[in-house]
Amino acid sequence: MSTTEQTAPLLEVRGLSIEAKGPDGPLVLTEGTDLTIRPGQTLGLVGESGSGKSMTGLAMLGVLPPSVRVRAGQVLLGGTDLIALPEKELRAVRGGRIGMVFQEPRRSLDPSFTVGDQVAETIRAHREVSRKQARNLAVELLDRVRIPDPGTRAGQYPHQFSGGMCQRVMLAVALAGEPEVLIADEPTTALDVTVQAAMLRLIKDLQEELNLGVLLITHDMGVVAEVCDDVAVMYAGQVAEVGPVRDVLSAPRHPYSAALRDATPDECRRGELLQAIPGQIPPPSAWPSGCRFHPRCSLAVDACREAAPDVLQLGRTRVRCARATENLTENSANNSTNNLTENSTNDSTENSTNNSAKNEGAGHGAR
Ligand SMILES: Nc1ncnc2c1ncn2[C@@H]1O[C@H](COP(=O)(O)OP(=O)(O)OP(=O)(O)O)[C@@H](O)[C@H]1O
Repeated sequence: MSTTEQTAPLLEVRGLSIEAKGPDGPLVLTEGTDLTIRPGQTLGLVGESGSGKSMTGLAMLGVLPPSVRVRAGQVLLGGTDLIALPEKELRAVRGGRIGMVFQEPRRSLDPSFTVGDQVAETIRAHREVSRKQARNLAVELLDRVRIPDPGTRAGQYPHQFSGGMCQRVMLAVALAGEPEVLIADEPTTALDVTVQAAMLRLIKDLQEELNLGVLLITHDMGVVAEVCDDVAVMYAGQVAEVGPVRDVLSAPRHPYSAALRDATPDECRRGELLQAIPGQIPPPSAWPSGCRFHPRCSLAVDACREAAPDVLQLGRTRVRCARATENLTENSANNSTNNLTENSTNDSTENSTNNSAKNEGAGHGAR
């Protein structure tokens, strides 16, 4: 259950826009992203490939590719804007207050050092401990990420580990600096289906044990449903909808959130046909005018084609859709992109917050 109202934010992304060098000038990759990560909470950042999820995560860590840069916005960690921080100080934050796990663990591990040395080295980079203490702590961490026989395994090399075990080692490296926040970008995508669930469970357990704030980047709404408290749904460089997972999945306000949900296998809807989302996500060079989702949305009306929708605050959810107050029905599993009820009674009092939500520079990813 989301307890987002009770805890102060650990990390806030405010109005983050990212651009790449293009042949005809800067190309905007993401625009106006607002996210909030709280202690003991997992925020999922979900969307199709190319929606801008990874760029957002990399920008938060200050590790964007050379041709890409932050155009505007802030990434606030305990009041410090990481975007404005000199590289030397940012390096201490990376692997220190913020741990990271990426999709390809083998690429992140050095094949020529034992896994114990690699975890111990990260510990020593961020904590005042002796070599021996670091080595003992490394074994403890390998145990914490449930690597069997950690004392022996610490002396082995990455090639002696399976993909799932390598990802556990990466998690140990990520935890070595005693982070407050963990950013995990598709941490299970490269793993066999059988080990994915165990990895997700481990991240969830560690998050609870250590009271970590977690940003989990994934294209899989099933993963979001499994482990996240809140979710930000990203489409074509913008957050389309953000709010508690339970609310977004049971009553999505944005047709794209509904479409993603209905394209995802779900135990509760066994036997129902999955709905593929028609069309494709446009590249940043071809974003349409108006709502970026309108060419794929069967609910689109002229207003959606003509003007970019405002961000509306509806209950605990923020949504970028002109028709959001026309509630999506809860049982729209196979009809999400063409099934809105006209019942807006629940939202009538909340609509008055529309303008303030839109103008509120500091978005709250989860309430
Ligand atoms: N180095 C780069 N230079 C320019 N554009 C890039 C670069 N890397 C990625 N992009 C573009 O930025 C957009 C967002 O990419 P990003 O990788 O953040 O998407 P994503 O949602 O994480 O997708 P995926 O799950 O496939 O990684 C895409 O259109 C992508 O083509």
